[in-house]
Amino acid sequence: MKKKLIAGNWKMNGSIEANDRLVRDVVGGLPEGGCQVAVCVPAPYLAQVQMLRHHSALELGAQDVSAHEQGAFTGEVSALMLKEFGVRYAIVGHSERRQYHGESDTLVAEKARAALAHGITPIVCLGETLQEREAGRTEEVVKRQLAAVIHLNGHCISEIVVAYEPVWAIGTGRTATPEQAQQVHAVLRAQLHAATPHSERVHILYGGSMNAANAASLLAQPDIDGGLIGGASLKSADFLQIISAASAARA
Ligand SMILES: O=C(CO)COP(=O)(O)O
Repeated sequence: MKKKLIAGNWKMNGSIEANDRLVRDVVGGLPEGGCQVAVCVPAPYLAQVQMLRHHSALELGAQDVSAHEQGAFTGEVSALMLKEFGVRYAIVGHSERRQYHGESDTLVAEKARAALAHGITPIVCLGETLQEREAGRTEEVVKRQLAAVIHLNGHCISEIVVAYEPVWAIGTGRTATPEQAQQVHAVLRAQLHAATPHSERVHILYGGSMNAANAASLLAQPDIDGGLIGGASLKSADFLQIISAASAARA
């Protein structure tokens, strides 16, 4: 049975000084034999966090990756470059990138493919807006977003991580109930199951105001294999409590 995965998404937060404290505290507090843990940090801090995590179970992640290999793509960071810093995961298709940078389902799938090509596990984010939920379109939206990645990545689809992040729950303090989240996770699991015999291998994370108080009940759901944590990953005590809940929960 696979262990749960807790990934922190620092977003555009941090400083050399704050990172040092945060990562040392997290590494120092990781439970022996606990769940899988990663932090997805801003690109300029990859080298720093790579050093700080050295010899620990904490994995390193990036928050985005270019769909291109190399060349004239100003501002982009390639999977090969990330790999040089020991990056294991790359978030792709976060709703903030879909919303503020106009990223399409196709581009997200291409980014996932670029990551996979270099042995980096893409954490593919998807989720509906409040308007879409209220219109009863949640299932249709998340299925379309996942289908784009399945379609492009075919046989290696069991190598991805999926993160269901309802847009209305991100940074709002308004979490999906465990039942609401489980319902969508089950839909995603069924879709993966139809695409690969190894769908059980895929971690499906929940993200959106997950915190120390609500983590255990979300993680108790059968198809919630971990969490993608924004705000609460910036406070070591909160992040460690979530890690401890995930380590105690059955995968
Ligand atoms: O967007 C998220 C993680 O990628 C969730 O952010 P919050 O945990 O701050 O709601």
